[in-house]
Amino acid sequence: MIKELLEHIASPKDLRQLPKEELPQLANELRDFIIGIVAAKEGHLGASLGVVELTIALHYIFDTPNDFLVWDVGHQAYGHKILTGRKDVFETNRQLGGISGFPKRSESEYDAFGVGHSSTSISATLGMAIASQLKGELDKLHIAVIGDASIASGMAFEALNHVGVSKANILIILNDNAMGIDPSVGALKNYLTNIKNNKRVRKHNIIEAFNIDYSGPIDGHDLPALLSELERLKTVSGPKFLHIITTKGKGLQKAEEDQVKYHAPGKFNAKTGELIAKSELNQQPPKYQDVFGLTLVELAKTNDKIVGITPAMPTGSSLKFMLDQIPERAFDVGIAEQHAVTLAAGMATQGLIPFCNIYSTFLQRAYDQVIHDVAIQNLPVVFCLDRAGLVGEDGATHHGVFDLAYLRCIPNLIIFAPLNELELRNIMYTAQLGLKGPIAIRYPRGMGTMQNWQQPFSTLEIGKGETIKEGSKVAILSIGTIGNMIKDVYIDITNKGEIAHYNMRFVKPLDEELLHHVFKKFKNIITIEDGTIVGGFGSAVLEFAQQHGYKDKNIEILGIPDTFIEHGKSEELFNSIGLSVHNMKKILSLWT
Ligand SMILES: Cc1ncc(C[n+]2csc(CCOP(=O)(O)OP(=O)(O)O)c2C)c(N)n1
Ligand SMILES: CC(=O)[C@@H](O)[C@H](O)COP(=O)(O)O
Ligand SMILES: [Mg+2]
Repeated sequence: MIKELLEHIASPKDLRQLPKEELPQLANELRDFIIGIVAAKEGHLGASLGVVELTIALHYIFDTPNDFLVWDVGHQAYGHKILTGRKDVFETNRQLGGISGFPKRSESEYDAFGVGHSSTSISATLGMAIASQLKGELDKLHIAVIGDASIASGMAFEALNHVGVSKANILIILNDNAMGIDPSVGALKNYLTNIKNNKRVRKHNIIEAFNIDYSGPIDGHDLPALLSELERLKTVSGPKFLHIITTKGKGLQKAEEDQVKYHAPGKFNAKTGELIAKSELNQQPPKYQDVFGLTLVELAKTNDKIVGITPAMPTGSSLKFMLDQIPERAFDVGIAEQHAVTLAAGMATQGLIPFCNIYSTFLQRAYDQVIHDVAIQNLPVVFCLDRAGLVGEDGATHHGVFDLAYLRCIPNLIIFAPLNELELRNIMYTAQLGLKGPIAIRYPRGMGTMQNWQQPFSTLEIGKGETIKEGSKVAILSIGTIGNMIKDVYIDITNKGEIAHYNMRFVKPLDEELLHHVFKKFKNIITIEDGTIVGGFGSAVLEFAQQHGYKDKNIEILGIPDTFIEHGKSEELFNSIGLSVHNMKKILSLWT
């Protein structure tokens, strides 16, 4: 697959030996290489295809790694990885033990900053540029590449506000393809569209208003144009901003035509771009995302107070169903988690019932808003935290494992984790009946366990767990979907009767009545969760035991250990940290 030019490039030094005329051929080869590997191994596609020319031009013109290059989010950095010494290991991308899907400082000196969450690049690059000034390294250039959806985030604007009064040697490149994962939204998107077409708007340039030297827009697939503009910018001192226009998915027709699907398409035919359908049984259980999205529409049709909010993840979260069917009450606010939360709070003050759907990992960015704007005022916002637990191949930046710990310490907040689709559906139903305060409902990425989930709604009692099975020697207390593992623990063991299983449902408030029952009856107790063991559900049970004077108990806390979990298939990751049937059986054999 590697052709003439690419196979000789082990680092940007080799790239810089090529005559400029050969760079378009290299771009073709690099594109084919990315397509070939992502087609077979999966991963993010469209964003990297869109910046192939930019990637080559940056490493050709600038002196990386001495000049610092920061990719925002980092899902578009596959070409960068391949040109910076990782071509031969690129087929291990996102796999257990393989390279990360995002730039990572520990992986390469060319990865100037670790990324995964969006909109950090300008702040980080400015920080490096200021450090260079202080160190007297005045020739060093600091480059941030940021997409049009990511630059709309508050954090990017906070950084621009600072850049504009600095003298930092920083180049911000806006890669404008009018897309996030879904189409970009908002007034800035409209402005950028106008700037591309309308000279009058260019005279009132928002970037120049920030006191930053603006150039563009230029065609980001035109290598000669890119090279000459970057050469010119190299000689301009102080903060500068280059606006380039690209096509997400460039070079693979199907990816250009369906940019949402080909953001991260799964396996596909490298020649035709045709997606390879996963071998599907006739009736698969639904994804939790679809249970959320379809249930919300069902509820919103009968309760006109319900509104839906997503910060830039309408497809991923399945809020797209409500956006399609009830657009006047569904809002994609762009990559703006903080705004999403406070927007929900504002709506709740007026009697609306906001379902604010945010990936667990991205809610970390809006922590203060959860406390200050929602919880202190006890506003009944319904947080639906998708991608809770281990998410698999996206790795450490994306695992939703901290939420139980970081939410549990917030007063007023109810925290619920459904065991299955039906519980997700029923807690959503319960929440919209009217709660006095906020609730966080957290559920994982991917498929559930039930085919017949669309059953009539029933109310769940807040703070009440469920006894799945009584036992005599060991009590297993589970929270969330990981509790489904326990039924596999019972397979092939002869002492089933000794092992009890309680589905606790709520991390807050805890079902104290059920816990008293457990602590009075059992000496051996196991808690299991797919969140961090530090501060999570198991910690809550330990605190309960301590507060109520339950002594001399064997309590085993199973969950995510106090370390960052890398990337790999979720099942592999769970096994690697002992969250497996095998390990459960081992522990049980010690106690039964
Ligand atoms: C804080 C945060 N919110 C949401 C996401 C999920 N996400 C990853 S890529 C992406 C879209 C980025 O769009 P853009 O910056 O325009 O880059 P493009 O994919 O178009 O190249 C989103 C929303 C994220 N990584 N970080
Ligand atoms: C780069 C990024 O943050 C997203 O593309 C993320 O990978 C989406 O995750 P899901 O595939 O779980 O929606
Ligand atoms: Mg974009």
